[in-house]
Amino acid sequence: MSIKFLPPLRLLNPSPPVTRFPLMNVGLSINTRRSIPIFSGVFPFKLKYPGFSSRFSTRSFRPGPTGSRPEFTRRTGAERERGEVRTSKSLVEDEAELSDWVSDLRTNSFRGRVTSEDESDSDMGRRNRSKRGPGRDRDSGSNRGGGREGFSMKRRRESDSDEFGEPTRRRTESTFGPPRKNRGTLGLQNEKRGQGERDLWLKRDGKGVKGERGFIDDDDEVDVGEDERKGLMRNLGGLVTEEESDDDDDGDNGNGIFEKNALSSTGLKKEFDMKDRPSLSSSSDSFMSETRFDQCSISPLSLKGIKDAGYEKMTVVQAATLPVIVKGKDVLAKAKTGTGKTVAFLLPSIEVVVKSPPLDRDQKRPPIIALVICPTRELATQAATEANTLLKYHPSIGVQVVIGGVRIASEQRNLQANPCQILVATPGRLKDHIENTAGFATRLMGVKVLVLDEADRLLDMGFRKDIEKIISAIPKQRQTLMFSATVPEEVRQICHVALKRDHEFINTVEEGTEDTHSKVRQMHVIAPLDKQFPLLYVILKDHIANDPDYKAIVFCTTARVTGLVAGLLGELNLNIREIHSRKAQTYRTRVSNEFRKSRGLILVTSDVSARGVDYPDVTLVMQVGLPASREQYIHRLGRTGRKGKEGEGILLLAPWEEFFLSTVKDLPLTKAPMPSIDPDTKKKVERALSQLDMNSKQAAYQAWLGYYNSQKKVANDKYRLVELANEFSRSMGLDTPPAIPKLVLGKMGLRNIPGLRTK
Ligand SMILES: Nc1ncnc2c1ncn2[C@@H]1O[C@H](COP(=O)(O)OP(=O)(O)OP(=O)(O)O)[C@@H](O)[C@H]1O
Repeated sequence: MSIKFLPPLRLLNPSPPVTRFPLMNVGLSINTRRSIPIFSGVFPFKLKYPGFSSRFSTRSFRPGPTGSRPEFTRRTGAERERGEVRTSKSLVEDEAELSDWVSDLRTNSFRGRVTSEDESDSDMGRRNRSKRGPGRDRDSGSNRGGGREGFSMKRRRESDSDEFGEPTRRRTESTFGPPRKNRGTLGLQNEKRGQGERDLWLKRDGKGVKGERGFIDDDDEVDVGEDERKGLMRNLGGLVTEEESDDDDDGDNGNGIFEKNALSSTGLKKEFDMKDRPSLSSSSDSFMSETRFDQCSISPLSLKGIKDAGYEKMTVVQAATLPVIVKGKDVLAKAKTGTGKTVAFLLPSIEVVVKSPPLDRDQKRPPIIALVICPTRELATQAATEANTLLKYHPSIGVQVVIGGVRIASEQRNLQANPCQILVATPGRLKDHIENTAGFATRLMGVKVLVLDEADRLLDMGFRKDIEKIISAIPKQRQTLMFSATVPEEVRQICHVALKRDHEFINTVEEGTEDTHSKVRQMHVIAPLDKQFPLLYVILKDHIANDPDYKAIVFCTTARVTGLVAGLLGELNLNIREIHSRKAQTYRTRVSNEFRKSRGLILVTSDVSARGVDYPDVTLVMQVGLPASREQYIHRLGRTGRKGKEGEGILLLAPWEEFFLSTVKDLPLTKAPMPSIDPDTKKKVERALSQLDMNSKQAAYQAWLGYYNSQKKVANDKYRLVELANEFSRSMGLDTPPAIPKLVLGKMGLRNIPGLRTK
């Protein structure tokens, strides 16, 4: 189907118009007629829901009306509203572990550098090893091998920043796989969404800018003995150390660059020139297009690499963006999770490098031509690995990664010894190199393409300052590509920080449809805190019972809470792994690789795994507690249902967290019947809780308090907040809540609140 567009339309309304045009129809071909219960034993009355037994319909794609001429529409009120209700994510994440951090600060009393223990082999590791069933033996082995053995772990803290220094950004995630048997039970959502899911709409936008403040993260450092680019990829696990701070490299605040580069928006948009854009048409998978890579102007060697990678046709987002990008346009692209955004930005970036003049032999420090920035270490590593795959037949093009957790001196040596034209980086570490690595700033002056992966995350407060700094260090004359599965209104307003005014906003999510996948069934369970641990166990057990090939992720609110939940599930003999920022990077990398390849495994994690990580065939994503934001909910959920597959998502909230549902009310998140908890299960969970190390409970309590203290709607009433925290304490089996250092309480603004114990 060819796509045509109306000529540019000038609107006087300051709200940017949106060009809306059906680009392709993607015919779903889901043939299941099965009516499969989702939580068979857990939610016994699920069959009462008629939608559970409905089936997907297969509809072929039809061209849009009147030759698919686009209509200009304005943003819906809901869209605008969404931006307004969005939580300040980075603040939330940073404060999530505030108490941990302050605790460290107290212990290490304002030293510039703090040495910390790696938890991977400390309390949690020991606890996990202490009591395991057959499944846990695997974990045990993993834990034994993990941690920081052989590494000195240093955690750098900038004690000279503000009082809170650089609050550690923490995220928690968990992964659980839905029972295979239960897959295909999503008829309700699919039927409800109907044709909309299959249509593709592109929107363009341009907006003004406003500056914001940010935080700075710190990096841990460890020695690295790897020079080779590919060796670096292979050996990342051996390069890095534990980090207190997240894989995120943070940014400070700054006013400068954002304001300086700000362009006021007039609301005028540049039109797409779609003449040469390949048409998209129906496909068996909603995320695939009918366009082959060789229909686009891609170099033969890249095409060979693509073929070897097993890619034949483009995904929808690739087909929508590639023709625009190869023409040199700046692009802000929104596409659902797991739909191939990485290749969408890597491939055209590689093509820019291919077209650049070959390196001068005398050039000691060849320029970096493509700069890719990712918010987490895992994501940066993953993107670099994908780049290497695509570069298989381009031996002269090099890729390197610079990320927190790796000793900077090693990276400096690698950069010197192995000149690369493509650099993948996390923001904080990249900023470090700009400031401290000889000749690096000069090399950055060669940047022709800048990619911001997970753009909304990189432009939020946590990274803003670093991104400002980076943008000021690369040429203004460049192409910029920004990709994410979520593009909230604030990001559209500030995207000119990086993008040219005439950039194109390509939205592959049809207006009026959800940002999540129709094949991922989403449910929420509302239960008081004292029921949540048993419920979590019951739901997971049921999931496992229904699918021996399960692969699940459990997301928790903070790193410390993640550690606690992982410990509990380990005590209950579930086959778990854990990833969060309290774990050494070596351990994180190893567990991540293992989980990628495994089945029959549960990953308990913080938000370090929320975005971008491509674990195939995850069957269930469970989110325990309040997600930091609507966007975070969507990204976490996006770990399942990748590449058009089915999946399950369950959000477990306490009654007082139910307000979150209003921020996702446009998503097909339905209420699940309350699973029943039999007395034996209750006792079993209580027993398991009693086995957990007191330190991990104390740490979880403090972190829990810190996290919810950063959630406006919960923290408004400090008295209530403390009551809830103590409820959480009781749910861990601690009737008397752990004492918290006065300093920590002071930092949290919780001094003298009744119910808190101090030490
Ligand atoms: N053209 C293609 N054909 C088939 N598979 C593809 C194609 N392009 C990418 N993939 C695969 O799709 C999967 C998801 O890709 P990717 O991780 O880039 O998704 P994403 O959109 O960036 O997701 P997220 O929003 O979670 O970051 C990967 O396993 C990737 O190898």
